[in-house]
Amino acid sequence: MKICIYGAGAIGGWIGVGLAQAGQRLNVVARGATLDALQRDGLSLMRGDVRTRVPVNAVADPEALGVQDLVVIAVKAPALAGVAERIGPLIGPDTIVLVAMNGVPWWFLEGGFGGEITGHRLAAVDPEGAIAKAIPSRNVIGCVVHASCSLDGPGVVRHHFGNGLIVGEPSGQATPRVQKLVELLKSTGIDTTLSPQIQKDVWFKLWGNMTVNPISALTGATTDLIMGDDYVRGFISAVMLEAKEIGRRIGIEITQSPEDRHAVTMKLGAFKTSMLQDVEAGRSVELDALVTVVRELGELTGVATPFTDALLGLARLRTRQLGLY
Ligand SMILES: NC(=O)C1=CN([C@@H]2O[C@H](COP(=O)(O)OP(=O)(O)OC[C@H]3O[C@@H](n4cnc5c(N)ncnc54)[C@H](OP(=O)(O)O)[C@@H]3O)[C@@H](O)[C@H]2O)C=CC1
Ligand SMILES: CC(C)(CO)C(=O)C(=O)O
Repeated sequence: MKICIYGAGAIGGWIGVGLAQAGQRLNVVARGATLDALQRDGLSLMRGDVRTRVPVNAVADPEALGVQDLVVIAVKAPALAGVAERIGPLIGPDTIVLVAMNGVPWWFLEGGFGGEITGHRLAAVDPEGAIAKAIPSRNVIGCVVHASCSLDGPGVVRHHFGNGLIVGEPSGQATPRVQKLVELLKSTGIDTTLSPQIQKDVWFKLWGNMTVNPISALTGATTDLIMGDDYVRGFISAVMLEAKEIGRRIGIEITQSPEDRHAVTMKLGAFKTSMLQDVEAGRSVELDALVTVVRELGELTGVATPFTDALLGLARLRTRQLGLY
């Protein structure tokens, strides 16, 4: 199989090492220090002090690889437009593009999903439609990542906790290709589940991080402190209830209450969200994929979102001030 990781950071590297260990030859599109490190040292995964190192064929230019059977995209959302500009040579009619990213993706309303707004292009995540054009939705298989990884350095991934992937066709169908993909991912040792409607899993994960992440970026606080403040926790619940109603209107029933979900987030303890880590490292934030898009879906479905708007306004002001949005 021809497999390419586009975005060999924490998550792309974690999946990539698994695939290589399962016997797959791995292509990687990378740049800068990551490209240099991968060409020199291969790709490494650290679990505690144990290092697993695999060789990879790392290139700067997708043209050098040609059409792949599987492309795993695992970049931060603000980098996706740049990937879309260059990914063309990797994608043929039968290429599977597995999108291992947080937030609402550009293909969210594809595959007949979304009720009355099915097929609508989400301007918050694909303003000009360039991503959908470059990565046709028929090639896409959606993915939710339930794992925590970071980078010790370029090409060196550290796995912290969690070992799960949920994957599914935007249409929800258990096609032969998605079943084959599940088997491939299982062969890497990652607990992989086939979802009957991956958009529901995407939304459910988002329900947890669309609030805590921007609030952590605003305040610099860890999740325990955020959840420990009654007023902040109440505000988070109010935003979540707006998202819950939007979900209901596009066919996603969330049976949990915000408090049920807070109990899960509290278990993380003094955790720095990925957005707080991005702010501290001076990286662009995934605000549009996590929050702006929810506001857009609110408008499209006729749900008023005053609390989401307040969150978005404050978070974008702060991150603009920092030059990260
Ligand atoms: N890390 C985690 O624990 C989790 C992350 N996620 C989600 O997974 C996604 C990926 O996150 P994560 O792996 O943490 O991000 P990282 O920043 O660790 O990795 C992204 C990688 O993509 C590379 N990249 C970006 N743009 C390009 C480009 N144009 N060409 C080549 N390489 C490129 C970056 O390279 P460079 O350094 O050169 O910019 C970097 O190596 C995000 O949506 C995140 O929210 C979800 C669950 C958990
Ligand atoms: C905070 C957490 C773990 C869940 O809300 C998360 O998804 C993130 O850090 O991006």
